[in-house]
This record gives sequence, structure tokens and C-alpha cells, in this order.
Amino acid sequence: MTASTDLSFTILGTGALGGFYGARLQAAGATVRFIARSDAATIARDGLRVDSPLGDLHLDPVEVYRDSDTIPPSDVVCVALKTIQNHRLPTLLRPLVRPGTIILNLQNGLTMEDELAAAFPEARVIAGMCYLCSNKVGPGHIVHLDYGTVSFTPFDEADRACIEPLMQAFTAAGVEVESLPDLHQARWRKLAWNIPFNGLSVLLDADTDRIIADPDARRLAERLMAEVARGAEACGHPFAPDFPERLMRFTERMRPYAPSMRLDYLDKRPLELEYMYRRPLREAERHGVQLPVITALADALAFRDRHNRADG
Ligand SMILES: NC(=O)C1=CN([C@@H]2O[C@H](COP(=O)(O)OP(=O)(O)OC[C@H]3O[C@@H](n4cnc5c(N)ncnc54)[C@H](OP(=O)(O)O)[C@@H]3O)[C@@H](O)[C@H]2O)C=CC1
Ligand SMILES: CC(C)(CO)C(=O)C(=O)O
Repeated sequence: MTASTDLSFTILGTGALGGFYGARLQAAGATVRFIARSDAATIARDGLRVDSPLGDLHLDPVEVYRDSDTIPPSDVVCVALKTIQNHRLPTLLRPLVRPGTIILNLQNGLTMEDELAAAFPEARVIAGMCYLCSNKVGPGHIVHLDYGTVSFTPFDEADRACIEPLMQAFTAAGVEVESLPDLHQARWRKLAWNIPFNGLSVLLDADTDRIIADPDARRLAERLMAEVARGAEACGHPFAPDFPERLMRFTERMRPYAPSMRLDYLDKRPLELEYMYRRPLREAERHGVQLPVITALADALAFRDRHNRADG
């Protein structure tokens, strides 16, 4: 990795995603401040480990905080929590945001940037769609399996100039980057993978390789993806006709992967249903389109989620 960047970063949520990108940015010479929850003390004592085909990292020392109140200001605050925490973002981000701060949202789902821009009009809100396969396997320990490209796009076109320095920082950290023209289209394209594969991995109790190899499961994934395409089109962001097929081929080539929703389910944690399923369904409905297969999947997942946690 080559240095460096003038930007400083705060990573809100030192998990599979935040830990991966934050560690690579720090290893490339950036100032990175990590906010962690259950493993803050372990990271402070033992550092942060990221095993990766790009090269293993063991960062020690790491500037790690248990909450946002005591942190010096950074240029960029990366939101890397699960969206189940998003009702807490106004409180968690308040001490970190000053006029001009870049809030870089790295989560999966739809409408997160609208809420961030409404809550923090003084900030510049940028979306980063992360094409990443990474898991948190233990306290302060992340295993990166595959991919990692970040697609940047601003919430407000007036903030597009922020993207160039962000791309430089991530590139210096060995991360592939691209900038995309349209936030909503980019978010729907990301959902075209997450809606089928995150949900089916829970419902069918299977990693991606088993879903893609089984004719019935694969057909179900394709039907879900076709409905995401209908939703995107209804909302004014049509996909290229060959996009779903390309996404299926991408998944065939992927190493066997347990999406983060599957890990959440196995650990009896709440699932990211609101921003990944309910919000896209509502957006499509607002534009006059019902998506029955996705609705059925969301309802089944809501049932599994409730009972999974109640049993735990
Ligand atoms: N994993 C991946 O490869 C990808 C993930 N995404 C998306 O990225 C987002 C994050 O996912 P992922 O990294 O997998 O999730 P993880 O659960 O691995 O990471 C979330 C981290 O946030 C921490 N956390 C939770 N609440 C707080 C809090 N209040 N203060 C500080 N830290 C907190 C958690 O700590 P604790 O250990 O205490 O729970 C955990 O370490 C999701 O929206 C996901 O869909 C997108 C693309 C790929
Ligand atoms: C698996 C992958 C790479 C699919 O786009 C991903 O980004 C995710 O899990 O959200």
C-alpha cells in the first residue's frame, strides 16, 4: 500500500466492513479513529486484525473509542453500523459532525442518505456502496474473503467534488473505487444482490454457493432480482437489460459466502429488514408497483427474526 491522504477518518462501527476499510486506510497512513462497542477494550489492548487475500494486517496501536463524545473531529465520518441502529444515528453522529464534515454512508439499504442529509444539513452526505465480502469472526478480528470495491456518489450533486479526495484515500489504501452518477440508481443496483441473497441465505439456511447451485433456490433468487428490477424501473432507475444475468454470474464466481444477514440470524441478532426490504417495498408502492415475491420474503424473514430472537 502506498501513502497517503490528508483526510482523517472516524469509523462508526468497527465490524466486518468498518474494520476492514478503516484498517486499510490506517495502514496506508491515514489518521483513523475507530468507534467500537463490545470489543472496544480488546481492540485497545490487542489491536485490530484483518485477515485478507490482499495481505493480512495487524494494527497495534489503534485509536479506539467506546463512544462518540470524546473523539477529536475527523474530516470524514464513515457510518458502518448495521441499519438496525439507524434510529440512534442523530445522537451518535451529533458530536462528530461540524459544518463541512463528510458523512460517508457505507451501509446496505435504501433512504439512509435522505435521513442523514435531513438530520445534518451542515454536513456533506456521500454514499459508498461497498461490494465487499467480509465477516467479523471475533473481538477485533475481521476476515475479508473477497472483493471490496466502493462506488461513491453524493446525496447532493453540489457535493460531488468531495468524491475525488475520498477516492484518492481509498485507492491509496488498496481499495478499488468508482464514482457513479446517480445515488438512487446505485442503491437499487446494490439491492438487486442484497434483497435475494441476504434474505434467502436466512430463509434457506444456505451460503451463496448452495443457493446459486440449486435450481429451485436459484430460480427464486432470479425472481426476486427481477422484482428489484421492476421496483427500480417504477422509481425511475431502470437497470440495463443484462444486469440481473451479470449479477448472477458474479455470484457464481464468488467464494462461498455467508452474507451478514445470515451471520446476524445465526447469532440471534436483529435483521436489517427495514432499510433493505420495507423501505424499497414502500418506495415501489409509492410509484404504484407491488412486489409480491419480495413482500413474501420480507414477511417470512420478519417471522423468523422475531422467533429467532425470542428463542435466544
Ligand atoms: N460485511 C460485509 O461484507 C458488508 C456489509 N455491508 C453493510 O455494512 C453495514 C455493516 O455491516 P457489517 O460490518 O457486516 O456488520 P458488523 O455487525 O460486522 O459490524 C457492525 C459493528 O458495529 C458495532 N456497533 C454496533 N452498535 C454500535 C454503537 N452504538 N457504537 C459503536 N459500535 C457499534 C458492532 O459492535 P458489536 O460487536 O458490539 O455488535 C459491530 O462491530 C450493514 O449495513 C451491512 O449490510 C455492505 C456490504 C458488505
Ligand atoms: C456480497 C456482495 C459483494 C454483493 O454485492 C456485497 O457487497 C454484500 O454482501 O452486500
